[in-house]
Amino acid sequence: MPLTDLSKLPPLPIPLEQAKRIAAYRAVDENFDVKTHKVVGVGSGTTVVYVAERLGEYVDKNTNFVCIPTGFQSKQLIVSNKLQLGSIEQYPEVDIAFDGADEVDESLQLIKGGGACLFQEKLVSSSAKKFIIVADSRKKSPKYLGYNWKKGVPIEVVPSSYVRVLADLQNKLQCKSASVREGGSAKAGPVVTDNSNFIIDADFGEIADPRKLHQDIKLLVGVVETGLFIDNAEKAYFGNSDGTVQIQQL
Ligand SMILES: O=C[C@H](O)[C@H](O)[C@H](O)COP(=O)(O)O
Repeated sequence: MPLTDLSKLPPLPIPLEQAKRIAAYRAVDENFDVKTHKVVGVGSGTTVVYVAERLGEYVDKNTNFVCIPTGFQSKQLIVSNKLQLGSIEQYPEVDIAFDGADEVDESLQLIKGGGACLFQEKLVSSSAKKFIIVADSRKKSPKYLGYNWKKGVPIEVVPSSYVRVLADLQNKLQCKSASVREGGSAKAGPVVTDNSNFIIDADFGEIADPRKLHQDIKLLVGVVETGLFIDNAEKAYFGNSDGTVQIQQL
């Protein structure tokens, strides 16, 4: 079946969703090579929903690419779009990966993990030859990370270490504030990740040197991974609700 013509997409009721969809569809069409890309990473979040949807349009009897999930939701997206599901253990070398982001700076450094997925996302994206970001235009930072995304850097930690990590973030790394993410009305107590860990959100204000901050956090005992994705993405697609897309690349 031919791909849906981008100029003939049925309108979505919410403008923000249109922005996400056009970014995702353009990113797939312009970067995914169905002939050579056999292992494709599929990230997590609300924007990547449209990546999986578009990848699903590429499936026919002649295609044989496998999709690697970055968590439970991602796995569901792969299955529901009738894509072939694989695992990073089976396919440790990924040809291309697509994912959303919470903020993207001018050097394509990222904050991710706003939806509590970050460890598997980093495992897959850093195993990929090409890593493409899909987002709506609110995610583009005018300069530093932390300018738009005010909730803090998501950090995945081993549950038993959370008190120690909270203290270290404040005493050793002088973060402004840090707290364990709570499930709110959806769950009493902390959010538990797909890897059975906790998420700490640590506010460092605007981050001038995300690489150094990532390294410093990573050294704290109990930290599994940070939501700072450094030198990982090569291109970002930012969609607007009017159907335009801004592309940022190094
Ligand atoms: O934890 C969630 C992931 O890092 C998402 O990719 C990120 O939060 C962006 O999600 P969305 O596309 O929903 O804005």
